[in-house]
Amino acid sequence: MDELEMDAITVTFGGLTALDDVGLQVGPRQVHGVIGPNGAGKTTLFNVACGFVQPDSGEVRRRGERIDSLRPRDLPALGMARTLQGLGLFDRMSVLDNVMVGADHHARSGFLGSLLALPRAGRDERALRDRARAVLDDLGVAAYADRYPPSLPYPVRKRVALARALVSAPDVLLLDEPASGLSAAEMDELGELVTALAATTSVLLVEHHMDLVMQVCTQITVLDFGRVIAQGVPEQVREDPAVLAAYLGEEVG
Ligand SMILES: Nc1ncnc2c1ncn2[C@@H]1O[C@H](COP(=O)(O)OP(=O)(O)OP(=O)(O)O)[C@@H](O)[C@H]1O
Repeated sequence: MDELEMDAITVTFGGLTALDDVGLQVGPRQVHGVIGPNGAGKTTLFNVACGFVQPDSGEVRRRGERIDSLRPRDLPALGMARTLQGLGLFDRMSVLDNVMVGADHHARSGFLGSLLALPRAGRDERALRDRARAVLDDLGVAAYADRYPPSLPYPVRKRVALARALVSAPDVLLLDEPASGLSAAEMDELGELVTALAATTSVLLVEHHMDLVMQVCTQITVLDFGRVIAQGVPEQVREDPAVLAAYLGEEVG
């Protein structure tokens, strides 16, 4: 059964149709890439997947169950997590605390628990702190645990944002333009990281950089003017005349 499924999704903004009858499936341990030229509807599709945008019609399903009226706050309970282009890290919290915030419900029980001075909450808090450190370590940024985000280079901040998404051990990870602002070498590292993550997690990857998408995705959906113009494995999509035409004149990063 698919981890995440979007079926016949249509989204309009005023008179503009941003998505028109778009469907895709993210199977277990698949990395499903969504690409397309500027304005194709990628961000809108991502926003539907994480509950920022409610579709006008169509269905979103998680392991076969409808989750149409999804809101971002519902993601942790559904075993889903996301990273955003803007990173959304808290400047006045340490890297470690930023990551702990990602384990939403644990973090809250820890916070409430510490107000009530419950011993169990103390243990949970310690376990969460250990887990946050372990995830930072997995991503190669544990050395920055006590630093504050504004003092860190952008690629490190991006890894911290990813750690925050991973600390809840999601089954589905939604990544919005994870390669933006990275150098070619950093992008290669990101590719290896996403491939490693796919051993345990399904990934929906919205990304402008064709190279990264071709490198890491098992399935690709190509959007143009809000419609699916191609779907398939990287080799199919790469050669598809409709895709080549859509990207003609675009700078493919
Ligand atoms: N909140 C909104 N209100 C009105 N129009 C919107 C809104 N969000 C997106 N659009 C429009 O919907 C269309 C699809 O935009 P979207 O941002 O999803 O495309 P994209 O493929 O992510 O583009 P880019 O690669 O430039 O980020 C565009 O024409 C955009 O102007």
